[in-house]
Amino acid sequence: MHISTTLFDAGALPREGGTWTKGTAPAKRQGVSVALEGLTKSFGARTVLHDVKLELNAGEFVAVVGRSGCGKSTLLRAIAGLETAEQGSIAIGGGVGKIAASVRIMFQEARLLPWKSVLDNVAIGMPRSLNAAAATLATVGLADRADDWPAELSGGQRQRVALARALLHEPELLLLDEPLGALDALTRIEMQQLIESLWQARGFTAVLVTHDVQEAIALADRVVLIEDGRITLDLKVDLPRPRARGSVAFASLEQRLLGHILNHPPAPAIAAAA
Ligand SMILES: Nc1ncnc2c1ncn2[C@@H]1O[C@H](COP(=O)(O)OP(=O)(O)OP(=O)(O)O)[C@@H](O)[C@H]1O
Repeated sequence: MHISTTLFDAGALPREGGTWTKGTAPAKRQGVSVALEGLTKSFGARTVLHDVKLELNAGEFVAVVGRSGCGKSTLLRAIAGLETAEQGSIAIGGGVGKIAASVRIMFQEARLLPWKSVLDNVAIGMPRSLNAAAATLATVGLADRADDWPAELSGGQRQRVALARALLHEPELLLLDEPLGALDALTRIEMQQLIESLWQARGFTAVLVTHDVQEAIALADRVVLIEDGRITLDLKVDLPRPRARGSVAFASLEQRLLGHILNHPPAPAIAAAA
C-alpha cells in the first residue's frame, strides 16, 4: 500500500522532513483532498477495516462515528501513517506515492512534555519559531500561560496547547482522534467552537473521530458511520454554521444518526472484542 503524506505526529519530531513555513501570521491555505481506496487492515486474524473507500474534498470537515471497537481510530491512524494497511491505498493531497501535504494528529491526551514550558511544548520540532509559537498560543486563548508548566494547566487548557502545537505546523490535514473525549461538557463545547473557528479561518481538511453524535453534527460537513470495519452511512450535514443545537433540524439529524447506529447492532465477533 502507498501513503502520500508528510506526517507530523503530535508531540514528536517530524518523521519525514517538513513543509511548514516560518512566520507569525499563517496565511489561509486550502486543505488537501484525501482518497482511501480498498483499505483493509487486520490485527492477527481479526480484520478491523474491510475494503474501505472514502473520499474527502479539500477543506472538508468529516466526522467518523460508530460503536466502540468498530475501527474508527484504526482508520484515522492508517490515514496518519501510524498503522500500515495490508491492502489499499491512501492518497493525501495528490497522487499516490508523492509527499504532498503536512498532516498533524491530535489524541485524547495532550501528550505534552512535562519538563518543557507551555511555549516550548508548542514549539517542539520548531525551536527557532518561538515568536510564531507565541502567536499560535494566543489564537487558542493561552497567551498568558506561555511560561507555565503543563502540570499547571487544566485538561482543556492542555488540549488547547496540543491544538496550538498542531497548528504551528500549518497542517493541510488535521486528524482528531477523540481529542475532547476527556473534557467536561462546557469545556467541550468551547473547544468545539474553537476548532470550528480555526478550521474556518485556516481552511485545512479535518477528520474527527468521536463517540459524540451531537459533536459530529455540530462540526462536520459529513458524518461517516463505521460498523464492523465498514462504512455503512455517509451523511451530509446540510445545516448553516454555527450549528444551532437546539433547532428542530439539528435534533432530527441527531435522532436519525442515533437511530441508524442503534438499529445496527454489532456483529458478535466485534461485540465480544469491544
Ligand atoms: N494494536 C492493536 N493490536 C491488536 N488489535 C488492535 C490494535 N489496535 C486496535 N485493535 C483492535 O481493532 C479493533 C478496532 O479498534 P479501534 O481502536 O480502531 O476502534 P474504535 O472504533 O476507535 O474504538 P473506541 O471507540 O473504543 O476507541 C478493536 O477490536 C481493537 O481491539
